[in-house]
Amino acid sequence: MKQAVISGTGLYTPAQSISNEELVECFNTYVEQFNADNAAAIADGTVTALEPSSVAFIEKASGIKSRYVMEKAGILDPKRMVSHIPERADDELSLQAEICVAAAQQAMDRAGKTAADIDMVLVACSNMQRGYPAMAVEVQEALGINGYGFDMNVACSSATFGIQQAVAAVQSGQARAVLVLNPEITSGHLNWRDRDSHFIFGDACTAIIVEAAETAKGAHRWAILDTKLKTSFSNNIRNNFGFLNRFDENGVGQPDKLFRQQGRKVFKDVCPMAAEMIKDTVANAGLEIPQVKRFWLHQANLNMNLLISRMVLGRDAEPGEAPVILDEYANTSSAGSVIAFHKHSDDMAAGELGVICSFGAGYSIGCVVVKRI
Ligand SMILES: CC(=O)SCCNC(=O)CCNC(=O)[C@H](O)C(C)(C)COP(=O)(O)OP(=O)(O)OC[C@H]1O[C@@H](n2cnc3c(N)ncnc32)[C@H](O)[C@@H]1OP(=O)(O)O
Repeated sequence: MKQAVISGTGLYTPAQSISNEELVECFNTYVEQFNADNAAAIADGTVTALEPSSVAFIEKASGIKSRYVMEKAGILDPKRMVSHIPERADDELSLQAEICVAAAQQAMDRAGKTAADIDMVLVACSNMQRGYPAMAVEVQEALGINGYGFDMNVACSSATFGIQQAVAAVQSGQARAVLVLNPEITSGHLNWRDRDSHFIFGDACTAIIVEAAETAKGAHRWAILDTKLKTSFSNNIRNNFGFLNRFDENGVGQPDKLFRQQGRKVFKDVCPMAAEMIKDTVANAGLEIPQVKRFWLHQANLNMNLLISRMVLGRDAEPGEAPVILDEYANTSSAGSVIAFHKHSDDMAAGELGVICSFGAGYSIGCVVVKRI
């Protein structure tokens, strides 16, 4: 069987960022206004007063200090609290395809590839901009790639599941090289008026080139030693947005059409599942945990990552052993573990081992064991 390798990664980071301070100031202005507007109903008990958010809580509970977004002015307007980005005409490149192209170009440069070398484009992320045509086919056209493309969604695990599909396509000879893209415009599904979650997400797009070892060149090559995927149904992270929403007018615009979660339950369920998956995948690859130099974990919450590292290693991770990017980027869904890999892997030497691990809604968990070439 052909050896599949990651030969390049790319990252698109939006130009605009929101600090916790800016976010909380807007949220608390909204809360004050809501409570003032509803003072009588709050006094007679028919409406519940909203509570303010806090910078200290956000940083302590999540480790997040800021997040990048496609457009911040709309989010920080207490009367609007959602980005304002005008729709584009059908003959213009769509927003999600645009950020795919930016990340893809960097990954292709790093891998020394042109459009003519790629046979398959996979857009794998939590939220697609539209139903069809597939985002991947639009990106394929924009980059001038022959072959085929399709979209897939496994929420926060979309990138690792996408890597596995790319490995299968390369190993079976379906594609010489695959471009996997994770355009996460999470600011679109986040309820910026929900105190429990308004701080969680940020926007970014990652790109990964997977190809056969014999064609891979360049300075960023990683042999993919093993992959392991797992799903187990849970309602604890859920979003009911979809094309059937219009069947019931009562549900349109309700908060369940945006991201919502039972954060405590997610924390408790997912940490042991992710730790077991990492241990199983490393064992399947014929390796032992002490041989693994680095863990590029999904970036949802700092406390989750500290606990997962401890469960895997049997001790606290050393600085740099499980790199953190969520302080700056927040949770970028499927892009998070790939951003950590992209930014914190070039210093590793040939032969050194690492694990990319994602976890999220579904529940879904994906592990990829890699060795620097
Ligand atoms: C895997 C994925 O990518 S899914 C998306 C992300 N999911 C996750 O990160 C899941 C993991 N869960 C978590 O990390 C945590 O549950 C968090 C960060 C979401 C929340 O942290 P928790 O410590 O669990 O907060 P919890 O919701 O229990 O609230 C604790 C207290 O803070 C208060 N609180 C909640 N939000 C805020 C806020 N924004 N500001 C101030 N206080 C707040 C609550 O009211 C509660 O007060 P109480 O103790 O008086 O009742």
